[in-house]
Amino acid sequence: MTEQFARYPSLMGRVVLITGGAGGIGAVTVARFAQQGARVAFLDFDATGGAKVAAETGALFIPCDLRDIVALRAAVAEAAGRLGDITVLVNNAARDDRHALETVEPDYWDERMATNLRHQFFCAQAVVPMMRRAGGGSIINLGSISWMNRTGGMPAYTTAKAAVRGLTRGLARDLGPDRIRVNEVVPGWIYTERQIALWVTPESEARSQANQCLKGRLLPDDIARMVLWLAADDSAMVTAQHFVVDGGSN
Ligand SMILES: NC(=O)c1ccc[n+]([C@@H]2O[C@H](COP(=O)([O-])OP(=O)(O)OC[C@H]3O[C@@H](n4cnc5c(N)ncnc54)[C@H](O)[C@@H]3O)[C@@H](O)[C@H]2O)c1
Repeated sequence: MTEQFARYPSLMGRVVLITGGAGGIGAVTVARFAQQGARVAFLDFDATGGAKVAAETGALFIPCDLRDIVALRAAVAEAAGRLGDITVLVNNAARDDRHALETVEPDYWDERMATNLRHQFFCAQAVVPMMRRAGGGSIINLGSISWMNRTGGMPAYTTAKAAVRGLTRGLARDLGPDRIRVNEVVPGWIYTERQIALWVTPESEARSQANQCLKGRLLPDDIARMVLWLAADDSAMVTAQHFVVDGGSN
């Protein structure tokens, strides 16, 4: 796999907002946008991880629990106030906690939707007026291969992630006339710190490798590469689509 990254001149100076940028795929995506010369802000409720990523990348970190829509709106406004109108939004934050069917109560169900789905809509709603003013923009929603692969053990998460497809395609229709593009990136099993700590075993790794056409670990950079392309003008006529980055496992 090449260490080289494409250079996207259109990303230079562009204002980019990334949710969940304090760790995992989000942190790597923050770094890669910063390397393109973009002006990057990110939201996260992990203050320690966020401060570290901000120090390493020079990106603006605004602490925020995205389940709180009042706080989310204030954080998006603060990012725009400090960096300018946001024209790229990467809706990345989520949390794939496991839960047994029998144990789920309505409050937990709602909390899962708030963690994994609701903020994607409200972040989009908050940045759309800025994108309209700027004459266009790109919204990139992170989905998941899990529901496509019929993964069990987390039905609220898989439900929320499946809904990202509907959110993406519905918004693409509404926002197309404003030249705002909306696409979904669907990661396969990506070796983030959290995944390695919680779920990687010799057996699970062997299973996922057997499923992949392309062998080798999928890394956060594999997702960041796709996100960069969707943010750049190189994908100017691409909207309402989903892009699976899973080594061919589904
Ligand atoms: N890693 C994988 O294998 C994988 C597979 C499929 C889909 N995805 C998707 O990719 C995206 C990134 O996943 P990841 O593996 O990097 O996750 P991660 O858990 O490593 O990082 C997620 C980040 O989001 C933040 N976050 C979570 N809830 C938040 C909240 N309420 N408010 C603010 N910040 C919050 C966390 O603090 C963390 O920094 C997610 O949308 C996930 O569903 C990941």
